[in-house]
Amino acid sequence: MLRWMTAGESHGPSLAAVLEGMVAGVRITTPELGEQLARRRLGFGRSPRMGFETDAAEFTGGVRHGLTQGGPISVQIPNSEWPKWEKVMAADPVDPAEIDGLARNEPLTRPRPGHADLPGMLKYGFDEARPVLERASARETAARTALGTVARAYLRQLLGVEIISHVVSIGRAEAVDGPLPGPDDLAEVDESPVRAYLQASTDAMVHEVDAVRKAGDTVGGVIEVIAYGLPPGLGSHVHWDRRLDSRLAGALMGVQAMKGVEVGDGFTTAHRWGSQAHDEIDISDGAGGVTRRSNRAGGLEGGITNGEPLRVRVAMKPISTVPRALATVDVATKEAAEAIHQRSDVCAVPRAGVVLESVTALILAGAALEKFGGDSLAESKRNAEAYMTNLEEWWGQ
Ligand SMILES: Cc1cc2nc3c(=O)[nH]c(=O)nc-3n(C[C@H](O)[C@H](O)[C@H](O)COP(=O)(O)O)c2cc1C
Ligand SMILES: C=C(O[C@@H]1CC(C(=O)O)=C[C@@H](OP(=O)(O)O)[C@H]1O)C(=O)O
Repeated sequence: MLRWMTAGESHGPSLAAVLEGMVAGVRITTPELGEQLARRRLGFGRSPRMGFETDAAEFTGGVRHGLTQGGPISVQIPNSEWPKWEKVMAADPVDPAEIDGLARNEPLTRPRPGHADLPGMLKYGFDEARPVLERASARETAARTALGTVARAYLRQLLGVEIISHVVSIGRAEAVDGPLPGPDDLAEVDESPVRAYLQASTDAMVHEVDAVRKAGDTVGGVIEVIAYGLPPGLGSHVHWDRRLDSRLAGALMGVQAMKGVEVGDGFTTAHRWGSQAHDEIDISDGAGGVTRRSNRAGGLEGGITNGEPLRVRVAMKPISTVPRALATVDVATKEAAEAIHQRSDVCAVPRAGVVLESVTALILAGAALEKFGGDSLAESKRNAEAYMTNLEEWWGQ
């Protein structure tokens, strides 16, 4: 069983994360962690913090000489701003010059609608939002992204799986119609029609984020994650908590600000008649095995992968720290007030994509480990190859 946990606060000394259950022998290096964390910092509409944060992640356990060892893998990501925040959040007031323009440590008593501030204060008995927002903040997603990088490496080395994501919409700006991006289409240098369509979509979205920023507002959107190269047979129909769609939905909704998950054509399918909703099975190409005439199911039937690309869409709500402050109540005075506003993203949809890819990788790696097991990558691989050979024989190839 693959398990993972994270700890740490947004403005604390560092984040920590542990991945337990990964086989030995997966090649993974610190620079690969850095690559994914750098992707998570990019994107139009990001917060100022993403411009200077370095995310100098390092493995502190479970990896030696670039190979997983079979034990729990631990990662640490220090907060480059910690010396400053230690003063901002100190019990005793400090000289403002020492905290370089950051807000003094005044109690945050004006909770933001949409953030965890108020329900968290009520639940845990805090009289201000700081202890809630420190953990609710999506800074934590850096830790999950780091662990997802290990899961991604396992899937790639075991089965050649590639996981990508693209932005479907931001606010009112929808991606223009175009082909589904493939594993190589999101590369930096690529002049394919897919790249052109992504570029056209991006232009409209950049315009939307600009308009939102000028209006002192924030915006959300929809992201699609696609996994290529999955064999049929991951997940199971036999029990609700073994269904891959159920696991994916839970994990993706577990990312801050995600409010909906759609597998394949999801909600659109509910409007279609059955003949237009399913993916007909075709054996006519003579190459052995079968093909599908469409992939409306997004690669999952009965909670099991069917060999088609996995497609999952996730809806992200707008950032709740709205510069044009929303109405709230000051919990100290019990009077009407404007919600706190502090340094924040305007739109985090593009950078959330890599977080969602990473969470998808963790779920898929867990499902692959259940199917192929083993204690080393080599053993997992032998099992996977035997299974694939069996499948070919079953089709009479
Ligand atoms: C990558 C990413 C970046 C985010 N950045 C911010 C931010 O800068 N400011 C903010 O108020 N919320 C931000 N959020 C969203 C909050 O973390 C989220 O709204 C809060 O946890 C409450 O959401 P929930 O209702 O899903 O728990 C971000 C979310 C993600 C995934
Ligand atoms: C720090 C990150 O995202 C943060 C998510 C976040 C929130 O409320 O979720 C609020 C902002 O934090 P800060 O107040 O420190 O600028 C974002 O920058 C990160 O992703 O690394």
